[in-house]
Amino acid sequence: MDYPLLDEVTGVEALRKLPVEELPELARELRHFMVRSVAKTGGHLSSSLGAVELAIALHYVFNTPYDRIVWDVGHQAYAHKILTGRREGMAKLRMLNGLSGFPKRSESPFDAFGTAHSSTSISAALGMAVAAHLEGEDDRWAIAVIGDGALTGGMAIEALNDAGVWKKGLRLLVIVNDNDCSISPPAGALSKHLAKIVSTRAFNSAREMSKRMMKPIPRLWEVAKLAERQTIGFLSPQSALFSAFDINYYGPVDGHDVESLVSVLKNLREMDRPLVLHVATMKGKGYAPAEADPTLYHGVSPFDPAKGIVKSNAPSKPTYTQVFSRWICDMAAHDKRLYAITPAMREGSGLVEFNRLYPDRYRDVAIAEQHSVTYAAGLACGGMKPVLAIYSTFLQRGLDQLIHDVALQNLPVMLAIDRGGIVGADGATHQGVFDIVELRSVPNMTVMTPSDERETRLMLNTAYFMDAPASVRYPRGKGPGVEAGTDFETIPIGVSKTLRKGSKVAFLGFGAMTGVLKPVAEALDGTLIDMRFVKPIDRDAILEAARTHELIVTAEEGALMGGAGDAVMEVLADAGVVLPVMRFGIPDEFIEQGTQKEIYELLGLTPQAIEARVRERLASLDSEAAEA
Ligand SMILES: Cc1ncc(C[n+]2csc(CCOP(=O)(O)OP(=O)(O)O)c2C)c(N)n1
Ligand SMILES: CC(=O)[C@@H](O)[C@H](O)COP(=O)(O)O
Ligand SMILES: [Mg+2]
Repeated sequence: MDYPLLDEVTGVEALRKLPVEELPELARELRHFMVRSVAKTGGHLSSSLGAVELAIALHYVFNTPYDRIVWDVGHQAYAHKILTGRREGMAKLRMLNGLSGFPKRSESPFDAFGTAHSSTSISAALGMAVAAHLEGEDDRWAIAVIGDGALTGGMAIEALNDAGVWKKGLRLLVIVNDNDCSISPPAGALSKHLAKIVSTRAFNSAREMSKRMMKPIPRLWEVAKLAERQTIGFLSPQSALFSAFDINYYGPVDGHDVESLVSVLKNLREMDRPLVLHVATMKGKGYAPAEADPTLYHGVSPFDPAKGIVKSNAPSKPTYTQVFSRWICDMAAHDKRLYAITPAMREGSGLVEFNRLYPDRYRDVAIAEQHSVTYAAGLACGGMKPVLAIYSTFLQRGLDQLIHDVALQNLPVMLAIDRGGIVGADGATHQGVFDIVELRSVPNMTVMTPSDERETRLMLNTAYFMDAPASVRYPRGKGPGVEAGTDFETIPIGVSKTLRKGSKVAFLGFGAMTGVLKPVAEALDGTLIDMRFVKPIDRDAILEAARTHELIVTAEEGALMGGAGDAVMEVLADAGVVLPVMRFGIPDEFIEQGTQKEIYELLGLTPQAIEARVRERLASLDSEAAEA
């Protein structure tokens, strides 16, 4: 397909020159381009498809980048990227040195705020609006575009609470992009509140308009589509939620009627106080397979757009997530007290089957990591055995809750931490590199890092049967292919496992890095220890290794500073042992996107790179010894 209008729109100035009647056709071209482009690169497709008209209308009406748009999460911002001069860059979306999958301040002046973790947009936009006000820029708007899912995050509510105290003079516009969907179907009472507003108001008006509607309660976006084209004059505040914060609410409007959106936004732009505009959209809009299954097309790998995503039935090694998924179903059958929690990541965390089998012992708490941790603590107080399945990067949100609500009270909450280590295309915002550092300093906490699928199963069993806080963290993707087993066997707490005995160098592996160290230990005839536990760390094994070797090498998939290698050095220092130690892990910098393989190569975390550096160190130790 040709893209005559899109070709013309090389930036926002060109966009603003188009007659408003041409915007629907521009949306059609943009959507077509986006599907073909993301089908080649992979990326967050269905959310971006749903926000095409919104991106066009916002850049058409507002004076961006002077007016600032903050896209919550930012996974819906591909149209925004394309319209702001980054169409070419879409060919390397989420790739090494390519365009980020999320808004990024260093990438474009149009990316007003870096995002990717949810529910930050209203706080950031409020800060920008207040700064503009204080700077005397009283014509400058800050706009937060937040999904119905992201609105469930506590930060969003905290920000609304703060925004509501502002009356005249503050140009803050919060657009609730409501597609009645998170990654999974919406969770929690808030989604019902939003759906009720749309269905009550628009359904009534639609019923008055026409008897053509066959379905008693149509889908959200259909309802809004059927409603009259709305201008601000027709809209009246009517959400108890936003009224409670004393913020003017307008809507709902059809988020795919770009001409109406333009008209509504032009009216809102004339105001000068915090406002909420409720926009009904459809996740996956315009690409039939994504409309039918927006969850499947939320984050996609490359696929053929003519066929859609084709699920492969070819047998393959399970991912670590699948090992967890199998384990939690097995354990739930074994123990009725097991209760599984996810903060809005049912699919990614491997809880779809558990949800199907044990709906009464499952909760998606929405995008509420902090609540998820304390909720688990409460369940533990009540005698349940909570298992919180959480991505390493999102656990960052719940750290105080883990310290104050779980560990301090020594409650038996189990954390199944997925996406530990480098995650790949999502980049710096999502790398799971801080959890080991965060958790190992917390008293009462046990921290386990499995080196393969079997170890994962053993550690999940062990964590579950401990009567204390415990965590098992595993990486994104597949392991080496070891059979995980179906048993409930446990391992002794704080005891490592020696995999190979050698001389001179002792390699101490944490998690999947143990597998990376294996060929190095073999090549250098070193000792290889799978440390298994970061905490309690196997002190005896470390001191014995120090006594019998000339060099200790540690490797972990986490931040070096304060990480597992540092834990080894603490043991040596506390025992007064002086011995050379080499630590391999993630340096003190944010690690950008790329495939996992590319990033590990760049970081020198491959067997070849580690072997070369260890050989070098051994040679210099030898020459130091010869000189002495
Ligand atoms: C703190 C945090 N938790 C979880 C996620 C994972 N996540 C990314 S998008 C998303 C759903 C967002 O739903 P919504 O805001 O409604 O946007 P939609 O995808 O429907 O457009 C989730 C849970 C995240 N990015 N940040
Ligand atoms: C935007 C976001 O936070 C999620 O969609 C995330 O990208 C999922 O990551 P996985 O692909 O590792 O499940
Ligand atoms: Mg949504």
